Amino acid sequence: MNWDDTTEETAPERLVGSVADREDQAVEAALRPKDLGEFIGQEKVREQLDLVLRAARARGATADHVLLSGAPGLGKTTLSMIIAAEMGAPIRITSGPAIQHAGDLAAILSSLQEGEVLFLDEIHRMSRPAEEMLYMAMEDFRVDVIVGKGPGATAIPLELPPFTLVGATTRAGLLPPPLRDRFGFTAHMEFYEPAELQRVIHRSADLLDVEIDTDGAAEIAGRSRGTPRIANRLLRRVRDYAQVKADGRITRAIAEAALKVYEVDGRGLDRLDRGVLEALLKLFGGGPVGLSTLAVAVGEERETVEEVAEPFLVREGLLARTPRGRVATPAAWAHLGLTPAQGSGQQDLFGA
Ligand SMILES: Nc1ncnc2c1ncn2[C@@H]1O[C@H](COP(=O)(O)OP(=O)(O)OP(=O)(O)O)[C@@H](O)[C@H]1O
Repeated sequence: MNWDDTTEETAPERLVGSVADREDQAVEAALRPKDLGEFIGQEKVREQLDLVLRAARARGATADHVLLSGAPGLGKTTLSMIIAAEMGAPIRITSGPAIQHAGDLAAILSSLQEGEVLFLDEIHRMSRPAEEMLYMAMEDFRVDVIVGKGPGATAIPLELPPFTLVGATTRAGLLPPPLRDRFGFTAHMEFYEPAELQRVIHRSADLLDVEIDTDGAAEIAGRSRGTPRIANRLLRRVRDYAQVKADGRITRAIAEAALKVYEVDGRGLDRLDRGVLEALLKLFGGGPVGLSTLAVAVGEERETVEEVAEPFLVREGLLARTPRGRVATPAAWAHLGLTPAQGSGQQDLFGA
């Protein structure tokens, strides 16, 4: 699975969108694991990070800079907070788009305390001058503040206390190599397995005081697109349904009925995803068809189909992007319960 294909930017009202909406932001603080022991899944990352942090603690040193890459909602912010907590250090949170001028970064860096963790989300979206300032800050704990303009400009060196930068990005490939190389530890976060999401759901249900059985949690986990943020969001919607329509307890039947109302199917596809697949199968015999034609057929913008619907369909093995256009896979026909028409070209493509 190549997560770098996932350029999913999601409208907040989309129940299966991976970007945080307002309600997520309000409840996520309560659901965040507080230490590495509570953090579910990502075994390799956890094991490696545990070593890095323990070693730094044993030396009485500030932890090395850490780069976390992976799709939205997989736990990068959570991990940065855990790093600070495990180091007994305060944390400052900011993001690449918020730092447009080198001066913005200088102001933040010069106010850090010794050992503080600076979490820089979307680090790939920082401005170039700020990025260059960061190189020196990361390596030498020093920045040059430029005073004045033109030939009279002078660089005033400013010493910084040692700090740990935790950079997060959805696109590690977009980071310039000099920046990437300055991180002592780089971790790539994978999508979660359903069994791991099931544990996330049970943990969140406990914290939210919701009763849920194993099958109910499994049903929600299977529809959460490998993403804890989506699992927590679906859990909240299913809880609403369970409260209004039943006795508040979440079972498989309740989860199924609730997610039917919200039009999230057994595999986590929503109305938009299914609309794209249905058009591809029913109108174009499974393709190949050009992106623009497909977008017109579903009545959506080209970008919406390409950036919002397709990444997950590709990741799920339901749709392929080929040089000749978009093509449905045999799994797409099976998922929608349809059969490819004889001579549709699908048999040639997949040998069906
Ligand atoms: N491993 C995990 N175990 C339990 N809960 C998790 C885990 N990872 C993430 N979560 C939950 O998922 C939610 C989203 O996590 P988080 O905000 O850390 O994601 P993110 O990768 O930083 O997303 P973004 O890139 O959009 O900022 C949080 O509420 C958190 O509690």
